[in-house]
Parts: sequence; C-alpha cells; structure tokens
Amino acid sequence: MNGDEEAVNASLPVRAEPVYEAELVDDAPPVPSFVSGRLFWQRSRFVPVAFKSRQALKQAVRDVLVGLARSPFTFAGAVGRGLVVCARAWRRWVRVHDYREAAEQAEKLADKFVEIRALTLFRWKVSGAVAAAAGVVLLVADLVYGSLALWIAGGVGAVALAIAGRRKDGAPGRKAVLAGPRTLTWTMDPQVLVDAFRDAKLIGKDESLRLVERASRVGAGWAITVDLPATRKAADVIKHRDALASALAVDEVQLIVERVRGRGGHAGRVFLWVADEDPYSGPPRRTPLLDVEWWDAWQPVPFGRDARQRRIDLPLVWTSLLIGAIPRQGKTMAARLAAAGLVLDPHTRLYVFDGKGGKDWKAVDDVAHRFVCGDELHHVEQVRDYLVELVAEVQARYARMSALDDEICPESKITPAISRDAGLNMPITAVIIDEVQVFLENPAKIVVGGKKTTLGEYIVDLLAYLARKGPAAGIVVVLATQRPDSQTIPSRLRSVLGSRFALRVMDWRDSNIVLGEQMNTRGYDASALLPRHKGVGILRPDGDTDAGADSLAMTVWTDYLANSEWQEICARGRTLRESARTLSGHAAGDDTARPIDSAAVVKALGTGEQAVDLPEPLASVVRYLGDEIDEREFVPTAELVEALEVEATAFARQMGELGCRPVRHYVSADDGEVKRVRGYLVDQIRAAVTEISSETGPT
Ligand SMILES: Nc1ncnc2c1ncn2[C@@H]1O[C@H](COP(=O)(O)OP(=O)(O)OP(=O)(O)O)[C@@H](O)[C@H]1O
Repeated sequence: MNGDEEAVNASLPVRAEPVYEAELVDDAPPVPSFVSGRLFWQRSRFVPVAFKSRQALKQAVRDVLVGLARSPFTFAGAVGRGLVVCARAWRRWVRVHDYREAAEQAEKLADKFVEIRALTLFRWKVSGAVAAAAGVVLLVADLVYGSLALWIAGGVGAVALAIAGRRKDGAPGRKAVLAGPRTLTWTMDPQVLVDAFRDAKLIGKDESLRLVERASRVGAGWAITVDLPATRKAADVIKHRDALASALAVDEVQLIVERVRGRGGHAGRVFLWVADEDPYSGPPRRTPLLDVEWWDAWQPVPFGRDARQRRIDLPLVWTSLLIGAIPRQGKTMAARLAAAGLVLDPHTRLYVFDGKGGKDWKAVDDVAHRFVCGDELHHVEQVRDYLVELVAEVQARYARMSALDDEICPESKITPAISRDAGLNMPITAVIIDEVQVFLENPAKIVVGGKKTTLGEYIVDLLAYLARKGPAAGIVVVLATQRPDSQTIPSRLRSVLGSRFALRVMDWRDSNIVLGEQMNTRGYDASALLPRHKGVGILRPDGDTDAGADSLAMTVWTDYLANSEWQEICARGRTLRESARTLSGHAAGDDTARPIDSAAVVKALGTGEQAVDLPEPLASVVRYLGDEIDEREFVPTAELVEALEVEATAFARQMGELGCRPVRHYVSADDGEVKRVRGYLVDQIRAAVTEISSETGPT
C-alpha cells in the first residue's frame, strides 16, 4: 500500500538513541558552545514555550494579533453575559432564594412565609434605594463634571460586567491539549502529553514518556512520536485510543494512533497524530482511476485515503475481500472501486453478481464475462451455475499449471505473464458479488452429491472453495453484504477471505464478524464510526500481502466514484477489451454456462462433510466461537451470556443437558490481571458437537 510519500517521510521517526527521560531525543555529539546555549534556552523551564523556537514565536505573534482583532467582540459578549449573571444574582438575592430553598427542604416554608416575605420586601426597598442613590450620584456628577463622568461610570460598569461575565475555567469545557493552529496551547510542554497518558491510565503515576520526535505539523494536524515506558505496549494505546482522546480533549476520530514498526520502531513506540478537525468531513475525493487510460490488475487498486490524506491502495490479486456495512454507508461504492481497477485491465475476466438488482452495477454489463442482476430463484440458480463453472475452472487451472515447465510457472501459482498469455487462457478472474446475503441465504432445498442441502449453503461452499483455493490460480473474490452476521457469512467462508473492510455496522459483534474475532478489543470497532461518515470504514488488509505487513488495520475514507464516472470506466474497459480481443461471455453476447463435470466439483468441495443441525444453545455457541473453536482452550460463561444474550441459569442448565458442564479456570483480563472465572472448556464443547453429529448424522 503506497502512502503519500511526503506525509510518510514527515512521519518517519528520527534516530532513537540515546533517549532522555521526558526530553526530546537528540543524539547529536557534543555541540559548540553557541549551540549548547541554544539548547539550554530551549530546555529551560523559565523560558516561555513560545520563545523556544522561531516557529513557536511566529505562531504566538499570530495568535496575539488574532486575539486583538477579535477583542471588541469578545468584550461585548462578556458584558452581555455579565448583565445576565448580575441580573440573575440580584433576583436570587431579592427573592431570598437561599432561605426560601432551605425552608422548602425542611418542609417549613409555611412557617417561614411571613418572615421570608418581610425580608423580600426589605430587599426590594434596599434595591430601590440603591438604584435611586446611584441615579442621584450620576445626575450630580453629570451636572458637576459634565458627560465625561457618565462615560467614565459607564466604562467602569462595563468592565465590571465584563469581569463578571468572563468565561471561567471549565465553563466552555476542557480544551484540546494538542489543538489547532489558532490556539496558544499548541506550544505545549511535553509534560502535558505525559499527563494525558497518565489520565488515560496508559502509563502509571510514576512513569513518564520519552519524546522521540518533537510535535510538528503534518498535514492538517499535529504529529508526535513517543516511547512508552518499558513495561507498556503500543498495542494497548491503540486499544484505549478513546481514553487517550478524552484525556487530550479531542474527538476520537481526530486522534490517530499507530505503532511504529520495522526499522526505527518497536513494540513500545507510538506515533500520534491529532487532526485539527474531523478528517472525514469535507467533499469526497474522486478516484485517480478516472485519470488513467488503463490499470494493471496486479498493482494494488487505489481505494481511498487515511485520515492523514495518505493514499491507501488495495492489493486484490492473491487475496479476496469482504465488505460489510449497514445500508447506505458506501458498500457498493467500495466494491465498485475495487472492481474499477479490474475493469480497466483488459486481461481480467469479471463475474459480477448483484443481489440488489438495481442500477448500481448495470454499466458492468458491457465488460463482464458473467453478469447476474436480481434476487429471484432463477438468478440465484444462475449464480450457482457460474460459481460451479469457476470451481471447475480452478481445478483445471491447477492441472494445467502443474503441466507447465518450471520456467513459466515456478511454483504452481499464477504469474503476471501466465495471466496475460492468451494461449494459456488463465486471466485474473474476479468474482464480485454485491448483497451476497441474497444468494447465501436462499433456502431452496437441493441435493448435491446425494446430500440434502440448501441453495444458499451450496453457494457458501462454492465461494469458500474459490476464496481458499482460487487466489493462487488467479481468482479474486470480492463480497459485499449489508448483513454481516455469523449466520449469513458462516465462519467457513469468512475465515478464508483475506482482506476485510467494515464500514459502519450495528454493533461490535458485527464489526468482529467482518474484521475478525477480538478486533474490537484491539481498538478496531466499526460500530463506533459515525453515520455522517459515508464511505469511511476500517480496512484490515490481508496479512499475507505487503499492505497487511505493517499495520493490522486502518481507517480509510474511500474515493468517490459517481455513477456517471463508473459508466465511463466500464465503457473504457470495453474499448480496452475490444482492442485486446479479450471481450468474452456475457459482454460478447454469450451467456451459456460451460458443461461441467459436477461429480468432480462435488468431490472438490467435500460436501460429505456437511454440517449437522445442532441443538440450541450449542449451535449458537459454536457459531459464536467460529474458527476459534479450534484455537481457544476456554470460554468464560459471562462472555457467552453477553454475546448470545441468554439468561445465565437457563443457559447453564441447557448446556449441562448437552454434556457441557462449567468449570473454574484462570484467564488473564485486558489489564493483564489473572482471574479465576466460570466457563466451558472448548474441548468439551467440541466433544459434545462430535457426539451429537455421530448420533444424528448430516442433514
Ligand atoms: N467515499 C464516499 N464519500 C462520500 N460519500 C460516499 C462515499 N461512499 C459512498 N458515499 C455515499 O453514501 C451513499 C450510500 O452509498 P452506497 O450506495 O455505496 O451504499 P450502500 O451501503 O451500498 O447502500 P445499500 O445498502 O443501499 O446498497 C451514497 O449516497 C453515496 O454517495
């Protein structure tokens, strides 16, 4: 994934050693005296931060000038507030508010009524007398000294009111610690950051941070790199990003926390970037694909930008992509961006299936080898037939690749040269399915290889095969769904989809379904994205690709591709295919599926291992555990009760009846503390599943 070079360079950490406690890292050798004088000046606690660098001074002068220009308005506002404050205070006083309230609380208001009334009358009289006296004094002063006296009195009164109405600490809320360029607080002392980390409980009271890189402007925000104390992990800062955002008094969308990896990085080094404002507001950006004649599908496809405006490209070959979101968040847009790169490569073959049946994908009609648009039974059957065709194609490709000599095909994997060789007929082939749940949930009963199943289940098996075995043979699977739940996208399909992109979803469970188990506890929860952030999602690139090597996940705002632009790209894709003579299938007017050896396909899928109908709540537990059923040793009861939303006692009884008895087990909590909690041994859950399966057999 290629970032914007300039931004990347600006964010690279500087040398790390030696590092001094709570000071800027500076590993320069002994310096001449005039330089060390400057260093002393910069480090001295007695010199205001604004005088420590030219940049700071310039900013401070700019802030003072802005403050002066605004002062008449600030003063008028303060006088207005002062008037309100004084009027309220006088009203409370004249009505004997405090006494009245105390009497009310003691339920003695009736007893004290006469007394309160007398006091109120007295205070009204005092008020009247003071007002009259003030009036007389002003009149006399006017007569003796002229209107100047009135001006002076008015001025003093206004200043007094402005003081009463000034904004007091805390009234406008906490101020951002690393704030935008117009405030003076940006010239912060490193101690402010240390305090924020302490407040967020990311470091202890006696621990400190080491600043590897001084705070500097990067894009529209402030960047800083810090080293945590040796006992702390950068991953925990990412996990508790919202606590740090609160301590820094900024919205969490404005705070980007990344680990610094590779050379110059380590598990305790954190890069922070605080945006001046919501980085996902403003007009969307058009995709650079509109400016290119064609695209090489082997290159990562331009997908969007991160908060720091760095380009994020998405590798598609040798991986697959799952996109999940609630409706209207930009799923189709994301899928179309991925597709656009492939459309613009004339040596790519496209299978496009749209379960929504609208206009979104209509334009691809002109380039797709197979195209199905709709959610009727015959559409679903067509999708099944084309997927069966592809599974057979994958098998045939493996057979053909093993027959190729080592020079052309060194490791039973497709190469750019193989994919573009018309004679070998193994182009990169993308299966793009929007609203995939329409096909995966189809309940029509069918028999495959002598076993009863549903059309939806069969399509799951076909897609799981393609996502598992297809990438090395040049198959790219892109699935988009508005129902990212474990029933719709079963774990056997999910677990083989390499890259994930989650736009806003309903809750953390759905987010984990798209991004992977436990991703919310690692600080990546797509349910926390804002509804107004259309096209913004969390991208978890395939760990096997370059893009996934450095970061686990990142927030990306996808590029924008209007319908007319999408049509333009598809039209260009057709022209490119016509000149390369690669137009085929549907786009060339041929929709007939190739004859397939369905027995070989069934064998490849291994449909003999069909799932059995497990009784509840075991079925839900197995669904919840997903692939973790093979990885985890123990699952706490509390976790299951919360995730499955069941009643604890009934759940324990039903699990007991199915042969799963709770035990006490040691687990380490998020804060590292080891606790003994009740729960189930996953071994026992697996044993119960095996036993029930052997009793009932596949359905
Ligand atoms: N990157 C983006 N920047 C700005 N707006 C976007 C972006 N992506 C999508 N949108 C807007 O979000 C809205 C929904 O987009 P889209 O149709 O792709 O969503 P969807 O999730 O596929 O919706 P549905 O579930 O109805 O199919 C559209 O109005 C689109 O203009």
